[in-house]
Amino acid sequence: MTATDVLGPHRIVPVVVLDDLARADDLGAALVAGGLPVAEVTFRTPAAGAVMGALAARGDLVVGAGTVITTEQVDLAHRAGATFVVSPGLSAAVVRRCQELDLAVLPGVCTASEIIAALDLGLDTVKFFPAEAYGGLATIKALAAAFPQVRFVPTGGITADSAPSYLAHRAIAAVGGSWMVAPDLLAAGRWDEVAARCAGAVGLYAPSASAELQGASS
Ligand SMILES: O=C(O)C(=O)C[C@H](O)[C@H](O)COP(=O)(O)O
Repeated sequence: MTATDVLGPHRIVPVVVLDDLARADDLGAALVAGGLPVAEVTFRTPAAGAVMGALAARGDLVVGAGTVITTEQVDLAHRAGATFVVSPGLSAAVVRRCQELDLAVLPGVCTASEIIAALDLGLDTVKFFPAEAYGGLATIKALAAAFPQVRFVPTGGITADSAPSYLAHRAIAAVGGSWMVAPDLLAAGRWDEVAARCAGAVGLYAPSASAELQGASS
């Protein structure tokens, strides 16, 4: 399974940091309402595995695990029902375990050497992280010239304002970002705002779908 197979038409990946399992279902409902039923749940909180499980159990979301740095986390994500795994860096052990379990995997890269290592592992889609800090689209363009067979999912510092220029480039499969699931929105239970920001995000690559969503919610 490749990352683009798993993501399907969705070209923005909400990156979630949630420490409160009780909020997972409301978050899932808001992502669905906003037309962006995708969540990369980062292993940055003790509740991450349970949050992944709760979101996956809904059955209407594509759920992935983020900040995965060990094979144990891959196994936990798999048991929780995640279908893709994202890592800030490239660990051959993590990639191979994902391949054994048929989980899509997006290892983080930011150099040509790391891209070559990803290609050696049989991958053609990688996360570019941390995107803005490592030169953003200009760096991806330079890397894509040398690796036309590779597609990138830049993440880190991307906003609703900067996402469109990334998404317009042929080498970009999708972008990751947290602006539609900002921790303060989740903590305050501002689910309408999460849904609205998701609909706005969808509008950055599928304007007609976003217009339908906005119409339905008004
Ligand atoms: O830890 C990981 O594996 C990550 O994926 C980190 C994410 O890239 C950032 O959390 C994105 O967050 P923003 O920069 O707020 O959009």
